[in-house]
Amino acid sequence: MVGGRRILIAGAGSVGTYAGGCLAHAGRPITLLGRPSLMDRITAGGLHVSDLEGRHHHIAAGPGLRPETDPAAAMRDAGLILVTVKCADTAAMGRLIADHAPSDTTVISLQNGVGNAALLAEPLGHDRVVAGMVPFNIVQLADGRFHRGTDGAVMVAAGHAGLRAELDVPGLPVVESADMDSVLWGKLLINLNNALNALSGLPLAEQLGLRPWRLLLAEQQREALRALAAAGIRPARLGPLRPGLLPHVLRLPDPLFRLLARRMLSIDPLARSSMWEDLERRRPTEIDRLQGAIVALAGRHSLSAPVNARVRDLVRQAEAAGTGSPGLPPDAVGAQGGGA
Ligand SMILES: NC(=O)C1=CN([C@@H]2O[C@H](COP(=O)(O)OP(=O)(O)OC[C@H]3O[C@@H](n4cnc5c(N)ncnc54)[C@H](OP(=O)(O)O)[C@@H]3O)[C@@H](O)[C@H]2O)C=CC1
Ligand SMILES: CC(C)(CO)C(=O)C(=O)O
Repeated sequence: MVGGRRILIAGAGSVGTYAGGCLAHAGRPITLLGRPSLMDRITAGGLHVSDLEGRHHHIAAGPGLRPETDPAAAMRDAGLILVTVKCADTAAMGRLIADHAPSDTTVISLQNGVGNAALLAEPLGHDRVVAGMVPFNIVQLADGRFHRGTDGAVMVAAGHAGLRAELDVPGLPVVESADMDSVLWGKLLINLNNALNALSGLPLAEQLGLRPWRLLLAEQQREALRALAAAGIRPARLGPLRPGLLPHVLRLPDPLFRLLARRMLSIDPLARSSMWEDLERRRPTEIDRLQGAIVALAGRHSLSAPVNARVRDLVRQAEAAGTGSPGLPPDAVGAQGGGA
């Protein structure tokens, strides 16, 4: 489907660089469009990708992996574009693609939050844009590696011939879904933990192992499920549990939860949420597209979502302070929300 043209990673950060590395290792011709600091590093020393299953590959820069910082140069020979910028940059990336990429290039959003595909479709048209979802976590480690710390398969909208096969490579399993809206809402329920993880400053496995944090997540999910039901939205089941059961399992005592969690999901001790990474790098977070979306949806249906609103406000404060993760204890997060 790419017709011999290249796959462009539009916004090479954690997810994009990992995906680009796996695809390049499997022989797909990849262009990375990213910031000069990372692109220079990859040009000089190549790219390391690793995962919790023990894969570790080094891919040298060259014709198979071309780092670029100029959108026009990066996009002119793209046959397929994976958009991996944060939500705040989606609209701007859509305009760059409209200006510089061939007009028949398919564009896939691999971002969290609902509404990115629609934003990209504004300048590009609905026919060219495909919704996608990345279930796993990528962290950039101190040694420069892009490391996948949890498992799961990337999901892309069904009905685009050859797309799944083009992207499905070792380290980056890809499956199709006929209902990406439900998938993205299901993912958003899980992403309500991103902010808690960012506020805690703890690794994901450690934070989720502590019941006071899980109670806050359960309460946010309960508010979200109520708002989704009022709006007639059915979030997809993305793991062994259907969405309605998630808050109940999160409320289990630590020993029981840890036992169940060990059977249901693997989380590398190094994994952290992308929002933690944003706070640490003093970048804007996606809070308004996650907790903010739930508060807005609840409001449209005359419901309240006080714990989501409180978490949103704490993350906004942390963004404004610009001092990284505030390392809050869970009772400081639950204090005014009444969630835990
Ligand atoms: N990280 C993770 O584990 C996961 C992330 N996701 C989702 O995937 C999406 C991407 O997340 P993530 O990879 O963490 O984000 P990152 O911020 O790590 O990566 C995006 C990169 O794109 C760069 N960028 C933005 N605009 C441009 C531009 N015009 N030209 C070149 N580079 C640009 C950003 O630079 P700068 O920062 O300087 O603007 C940044 O380096 C998000 O929606 C996130 O929620 C989903 C699952 C897991
Ligand atoms: C950690 C994970 C995979 C789920 O919360 C994620 O989507 C993120 O960090 O943005």
